Amino acid sequence: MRLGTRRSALALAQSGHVADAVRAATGRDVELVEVTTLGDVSREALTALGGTGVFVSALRESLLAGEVDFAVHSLKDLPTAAPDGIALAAVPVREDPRDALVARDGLTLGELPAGSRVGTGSPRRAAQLAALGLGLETVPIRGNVDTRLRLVTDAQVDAVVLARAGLSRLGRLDAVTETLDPLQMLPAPGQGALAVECRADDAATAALLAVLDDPVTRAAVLAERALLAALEAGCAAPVGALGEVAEGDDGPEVYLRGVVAAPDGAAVRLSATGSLADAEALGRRLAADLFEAGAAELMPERPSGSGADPMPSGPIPPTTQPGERVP
Ligand SMILES: NCc1[nH]cc(CCC(=O)O)c1CC(=O)O
Repeated sequence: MRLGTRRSALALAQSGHVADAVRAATGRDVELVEVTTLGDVSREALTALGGTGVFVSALRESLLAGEVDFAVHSLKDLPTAAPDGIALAAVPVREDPRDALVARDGLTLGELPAGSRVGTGSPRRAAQLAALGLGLETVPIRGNVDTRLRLVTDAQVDAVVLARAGLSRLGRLDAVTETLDPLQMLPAPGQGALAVECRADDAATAALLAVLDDPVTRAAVLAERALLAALEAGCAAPVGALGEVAEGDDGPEVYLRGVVAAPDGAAVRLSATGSLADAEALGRRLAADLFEAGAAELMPERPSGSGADPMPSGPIPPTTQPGERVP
């Protein structure tokens, strides 16, 4: 079986992990096929093409063209719109979904003095940091995980916030100085989870990959992404969400938390509980509750129908496209 992958360190780690799992579960041979896009070749090309969404489309095109049989993505990077001709064959067991702080001198968020510079390219992380009221300054940054870690080592910033899962997959958990509690920082919808995709008409591959699927993770991320999709329709503010499955009175249920936050730190946080089978309805219900609580008003300056770019202005030009996920 041919597994299409990007050649970034994180993509190779994720694809390698899934390839091992497929070999172990099916006894089949799995060959990694590196799909190179212009975005991998140069930062200028990536910017011109419109950001990291190009990686997802390049892998999907390779799938549809029959060049590879399946592909692995970070689930949080996938647009919420369902792609034509592509099936979500498996959502494997999720890594720790939380965000992590990597700060100078081993500091935690609470120990960083007011005025400290925290690097993040994510409006969701910047807005939730502002909501904590600690007087931290956020600095827009971009680049891969190693580049971001180096900004702290080189003292360009006092800290960065990254997905714990990415650091774990790259063997860099040693750099983490604090794992952020979802009470303070809700992760991106789908963070820490992988999406394994194949062609929708390739039932044989889908059947083999189905062994990797974890129904509990799938229900949690379906709820998170339904929440995101419903909010995107009416609100350009950054969204955090975390679904967790726990035993309720009538069996397992999804406990879903959501936040919509504005750059100035104004935020609405709510939670709801529902059954695993109705995970998407739960996400939509929580989105409606968040709207009811004023989520849309957190970004009143959004020009209608423009797919406003939520990236804060800063020294590095924004490249976010409508519908592209920003961690
Ligand atoms: N947007 C980049 C991206 N996409 C997936 C991960 C990490 C792995 C994951 O969240 O599943 C990261 C890096 C980060 O947010 O720190």
